[in-house]
Amino acid sequence: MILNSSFQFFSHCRYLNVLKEDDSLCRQAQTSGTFYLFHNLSPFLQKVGEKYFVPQLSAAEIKRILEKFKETEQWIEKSVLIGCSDEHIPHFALDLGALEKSVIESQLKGSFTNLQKALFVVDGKDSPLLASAQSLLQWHNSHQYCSKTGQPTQRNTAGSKRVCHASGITYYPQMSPVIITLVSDGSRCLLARQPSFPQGMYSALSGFCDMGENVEEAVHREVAEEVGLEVESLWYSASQHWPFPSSCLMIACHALVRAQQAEISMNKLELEEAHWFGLEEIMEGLKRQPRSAKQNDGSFLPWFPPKQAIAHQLICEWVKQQTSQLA
Ligand SMILES: NC(=O)c1ccc[n+]([C@@H]2O[C@H](COP(=O)([O-])OP(=O)(O)OC[C@H]3O[C@@H](n4cnc5c(N)ncnc54)[C@H](O)[C@@H]3O)[C@@H](O)[C@H]2O)c1
Ligand SMILES: [Mg+2]
Repeated sequence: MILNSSFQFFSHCRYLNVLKEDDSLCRQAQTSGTFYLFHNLSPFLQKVGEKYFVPQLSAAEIKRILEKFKETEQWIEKSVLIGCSDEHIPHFALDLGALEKSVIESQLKGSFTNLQKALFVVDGKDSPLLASAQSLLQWHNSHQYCSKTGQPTQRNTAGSKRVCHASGITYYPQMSPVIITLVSDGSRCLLARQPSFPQGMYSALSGFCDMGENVEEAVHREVAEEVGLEVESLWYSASQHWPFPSSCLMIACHALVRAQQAEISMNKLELEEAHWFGLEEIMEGLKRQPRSAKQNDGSFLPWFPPKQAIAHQLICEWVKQQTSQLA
């Protein structure tokens, strides 16, 4: 069983790699693949009852939509490869942003939904795929020209790179490494608010890695910069691709500071509030939704990022660790 699933995984990875390298094979794969649709970077969703689905369309369905607009199937070449099924059915993402949105929506009975909303309403297994598809489409949008020669760049069929034939430079999709750290003093954890956060929401500290910095250095620097604390020790938890503002690789860590030196000195340029929270407050906050956090006087009780965000995972891990210490 294990052998079989690892074999499937190897062959899945190899197949995707071949499609990235072989333009003609990838063009052929587009005819049998499935397509996730976007419109100006907003994914297409269908709502059935209270649930949202991300439909996968066939090449034939895409052609039917294009015919409505008297467009040719050449449009399919604008799609980017985003993955494949265990049965080697390739998945592509295609942005039809230049075509009238309402016509596509009424034809396919659904709607193009802002990614920020979409990620939180679709099934958990679909959100990483939507996020990476949108990031790749966005990268192509903003890398149409060579930054050295100013000449247009040409993409390969899979959309895994762009080349400037004048300079010979190959551009690959970029991600920015970002650390996200849940700081603890042993019995409390530190959460903060940026002015741009929704009202009442607190999250772990985060920050872009500087050029040349490693993860440990970035954690030490960000914690010092944002709340004026010295990290004693830190350990890696997990990572996540995050499409906001564009293609971040969130590297999530836990950090410990000395309980005797836990006085927060908040950087007001970056943060609006930063507090230590006890276990009970955290457990209460985890039960709240943005709506239930609102009080009669209009103020908000603290609530935390939803489970799709890696900040949520860090907070849950901290709770587990604290409760196991108490047991
Ligand atoms: N998934 C999660 O759970 C989660 C939680 C918190 C934050 N985040 C993400 O982490 C990202 C970074 O966190 P932050 O805002 O605290 O970072 P930050 O503390 O480094 O501050 C952001 C500032 O850094 C500068 N900056 C440096 N390099 C940058 C780059 N490559 N791209 C954009 N700005 C750059 C800009 O001036 C920007 O305003 C946010 O965009 C947010 O979406 C995700
Ligand atoms: Mg920050």
